[in-house]
Amino acid sequence: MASSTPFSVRWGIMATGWIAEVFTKDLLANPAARNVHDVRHEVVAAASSSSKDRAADFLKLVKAPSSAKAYGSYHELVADPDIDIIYVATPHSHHFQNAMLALEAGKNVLCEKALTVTAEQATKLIQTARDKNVFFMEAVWTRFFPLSIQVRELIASGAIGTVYRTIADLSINRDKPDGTVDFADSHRMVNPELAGGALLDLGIYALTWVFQSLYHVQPEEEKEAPNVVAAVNQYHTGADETTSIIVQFPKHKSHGIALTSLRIATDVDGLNSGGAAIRIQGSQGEIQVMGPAYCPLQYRVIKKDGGGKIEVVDCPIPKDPQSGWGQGMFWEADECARCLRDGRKESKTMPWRESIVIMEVMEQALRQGGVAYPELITTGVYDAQSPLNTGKR
Ligand SMILES: NC(=O)C1=CN([C@@H]2O[C@H](COP(=O)(O)OP(=O)(O)OC[C@H]3O[C@@H](n4cnc5c(N)ncnc54)[C@H](OP(=O)(O)O)[C@@H]3O)[C@@H](O)[C@H]2O)C=CC1
Ligand SMILES: O=C1OC[C@@H](O)[C@H](O)[C@H]1O
Repeated sequence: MASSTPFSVRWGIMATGWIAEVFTKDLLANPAARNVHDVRHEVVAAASSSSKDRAADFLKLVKAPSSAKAYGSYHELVADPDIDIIYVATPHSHHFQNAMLALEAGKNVLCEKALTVTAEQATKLIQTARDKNVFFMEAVWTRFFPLSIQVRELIASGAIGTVYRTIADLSINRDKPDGTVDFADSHRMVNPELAGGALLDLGIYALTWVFQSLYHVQPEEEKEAPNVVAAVNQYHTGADETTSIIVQFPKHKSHGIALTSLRIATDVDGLNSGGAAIRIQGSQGEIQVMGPAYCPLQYRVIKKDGGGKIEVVDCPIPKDPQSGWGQGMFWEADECARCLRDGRKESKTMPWRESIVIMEVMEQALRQGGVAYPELITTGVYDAQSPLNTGKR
């Protein structure tokens, strides 16, 4: 008989920035509000590389229980025996060293996207998770939305025939009249020292839709790494500001077009007047997903012989009725909890191999565009004492 007590997971939060706050508040949202009753989440600790006070302020801000511990270093966090899983919420530049720190300490890890800066780093993290027999996943939250699940199921069921092409865009307009973009050169969005650039931050979601529709849905033995052609415009910092990628899956005769920019927006007026952010085109129909690509709330199905009928499906994000909070990051957290409960080290929805292949595509695209990141953040050599782990900048 199934247990009625939800499986509980104790989270430790590494870093105290924007997404750490959003994700942690989602962890603390009542699972019943999203009709989840089999798992629950506890926030038991947070660490800041800046100071213990900052970690304590963060825990207050997110309204974590008063028992949650504040740490002034990532090293202390990963050594805490009362934590089941670490959420890595540092800039992408830091993910390899930070996730490795946690994995080496024997912790399960959920690591923010982009998983790493290079495919080699991603491969090494996954090998370490395997060796340590712990759970590891890239936090591509969008994949766990009920909307994404429905779209993948529709494709797999053949509802739009054979999918031959997906066009996906995630672009934001930060263009300024003086020719710059509206991020300081030191900001992680454009700073090469923090692995800045449109592709690793935003374009990864466009690729996520390309991969969900053209790769993930294929039987395991049919999955193939694509050929990659990219065009990249570099910002004056050296990071990419506009990147367009065509991936070709030769066996399936399919193409994916992934677009990203910091200069022009997918949704020009914020009202979806420009149409769908994602178009999944099959021989018998098309699925259109309304953006933004990271957090879509509606999709449309148009059949070739549908007589002009458009099926519109809304998939809103449920809010916790008490706090009014809910951003949709809780679904990926629920996946982690279920994997831990069931002893699974890898998520079927965000498999290890797929994270590596997507990193390979992004690395090839950036190489074609001449984007190069510093050795400190591209090295595949783990160093527990790296400034990326100690915060000594
Ligand atoms: N899934 C999603 O929707 C989103 C995902 N992200 C991903 O999350 C990651 C973090 O992004 P975001 O929260 O916006 O970033 P922030 O700059 O807001 O926060 C990053 C945190 O990392 C820590 N950190 C450690 N070293 C550095 C450093 N040298 N420079 C800056 N921060 C450092 C800091 O915490 P401390 O000082 O406490 O250690 C800082 O607060 C990125 O990889 C990004 O791609 C971001 C936004 C949305
Ligand atoms: O993952 C993300 O999704 C939302 C964007 O605003 C953010 O820059 C990016 O990191």
